Amino acid sequence: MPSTRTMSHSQAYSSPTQGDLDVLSFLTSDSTNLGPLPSSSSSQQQSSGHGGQSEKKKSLPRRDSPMDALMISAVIAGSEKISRHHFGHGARTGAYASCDESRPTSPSIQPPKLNMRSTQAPRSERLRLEAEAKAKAQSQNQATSSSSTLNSIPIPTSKSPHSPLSGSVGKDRPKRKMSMDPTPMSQTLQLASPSSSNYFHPNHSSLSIIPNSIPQVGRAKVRCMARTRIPTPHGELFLHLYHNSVDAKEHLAIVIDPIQLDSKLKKLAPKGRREIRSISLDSKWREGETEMERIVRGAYVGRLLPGQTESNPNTTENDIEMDSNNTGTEQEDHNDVKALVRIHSECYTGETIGSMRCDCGEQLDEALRQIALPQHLKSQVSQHFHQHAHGHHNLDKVLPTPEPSRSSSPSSSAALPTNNGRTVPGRGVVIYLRQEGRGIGLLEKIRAYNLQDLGNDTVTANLLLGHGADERKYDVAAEILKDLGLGTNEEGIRLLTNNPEKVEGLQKEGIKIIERVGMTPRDWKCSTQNEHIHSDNNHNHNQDANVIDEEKEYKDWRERRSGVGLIGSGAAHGVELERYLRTKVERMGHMIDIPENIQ
Ligand SMILES: Nc1nc2c(ncn2[C@@H]2O[C@H](COP(=O)(O)OP(=O)(O)OP(=O)(O)O)[C@@H](O)[C@H]2O)c(=O)[nH]1
Repeated sequence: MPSTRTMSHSQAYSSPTQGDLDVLSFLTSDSTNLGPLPSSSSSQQQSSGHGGQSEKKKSLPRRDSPMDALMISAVIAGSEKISRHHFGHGARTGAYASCDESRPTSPSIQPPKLNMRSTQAPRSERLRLEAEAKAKAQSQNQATSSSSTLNSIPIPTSKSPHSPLSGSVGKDRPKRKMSMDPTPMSQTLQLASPSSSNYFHPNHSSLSIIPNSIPQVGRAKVRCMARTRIPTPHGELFLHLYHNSVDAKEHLAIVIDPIQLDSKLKKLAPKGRREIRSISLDSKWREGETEMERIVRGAYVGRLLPGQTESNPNTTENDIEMDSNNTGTEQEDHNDVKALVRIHSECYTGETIGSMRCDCGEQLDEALRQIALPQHLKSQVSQHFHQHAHGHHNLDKVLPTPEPSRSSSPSSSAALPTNNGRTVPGRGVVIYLRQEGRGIGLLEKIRAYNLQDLGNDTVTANLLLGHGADERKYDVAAEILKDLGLGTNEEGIRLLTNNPEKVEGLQKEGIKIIERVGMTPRDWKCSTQNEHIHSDNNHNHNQDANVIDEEKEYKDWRERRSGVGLIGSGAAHGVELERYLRTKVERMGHMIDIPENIQ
């Protein structure tokens, strides 16, 4: 073989030649079957020149070590430069950097050599620190679980030893620097934003080495950590973020209560209507907390305005007048609509990328839309009758699903003639629980989808993965509702769902449900409308040109609007959605009628 020194660069690093492979095959073949080398040109040259060696090789004992082949092929491959050995690369030019063979070769532009040095503490030292942290955490946890009420749990502050603001190893945290801010605003912000981890969670704070399975004692505790105003296609709402004592998830409450932001709407509401506000957020978190702290966490009244530095009630003259009306000697008007509530479970696929395997995205959108709708308030007499007939906690007694109609109000009360009452602003909340995939998580849901693609329905796929059909719980949702002053004895709720387990789950946690409001998939409503167009078509042959145009226009519109990745968008539809909805009705007992035209 020619010496690599005399070869060009490309030759030196090209693949092995046929001759090389022949030698490799010869050297690694069973010695008992050794015959003449295969007749390639190079091998012929070799056998003519080194016939004696070939004979000698025959007499060598058989060598079975598999390492031989590897070592020889490494020699044939030759240079380190085509090696895929990452250790060598890392040592010379930085980890993995030289996997690119086209890297510059000039020594002047070679990356600096890496000096690797272990900074790991000795194991004994690490174990000692872990044991110390564990003991500290356990004693703290005992102290926490012995306190039974929400108020007895300390509010985190930057000075509190278990606050994440106090730093992970008890050292002083560097102060946030705000170059344009001469005032101590940075400190205010720190006080007002106590935690980026779950305040109630056992792993909260710097003491993270705690056994995972600390049993939950007593009922779930929740605390609203912050709220803010969000403008949406369905109007302005308040997003509340909650921590809880059950899991490390940040559950949300999306409150729609327009009277909090619009004084004109407030005037239209019945007297004494309570605003939907978080008790835990509004409470005093520590002695001497500042207005700015309250503002930053969202514990303000009314609407924030530029330059505002006080957490003040509505300040317009009208508002003041109205407030005095409401809180004076005048009787509160109890004839008000009850808050419409949806307990919604997180669905990344349906809500973010517009999956049409389920109807979760449109349900979230539809729930916000329905809650924001103005409501027809019934007269005192019909309201009294309604509550008397249906205001029981028993699941069998909740109201039947109202007629599906996209344009009408969600409530059965919408069917009342408008002269039998008056229209008042809507109010309610979507509790957004981070219970992805009916509680099994996104990873498992993705796996379940693959099992569904093999022909299993949504329930069977869960079971095949070793999960329950539905692993969700509603204890945290119930506590959030109570924190918002909803579902208690004074203020029962209307629940937007078809799922009987949700109704039962909330009732078990002490939530008073005075009405169940059903949710009809938009596609089913559209199907019904389509069917209507079809039947019209059959009866009016002479109008077919117009009707077909209309139908096509409607179909095009529907196609454009299909997919529900964004709030305010259209309907989910398709064969897979049909299958999912049917399974919910047939196997999970969801209380909704499948329209005849799609059965
Ligand atoms: N495991 C699993 N979860 C799913 C699937 N499709 C949707 N989900 C999840 O199901 C939850 C929504 O539950 P649904 O059963 O659709 O509806 P629901 O909330 O129980 O009932 P409604 O209140 O009537 O809407 C979300 O957490 C979704 O991520 C699926 O195929 N498999």
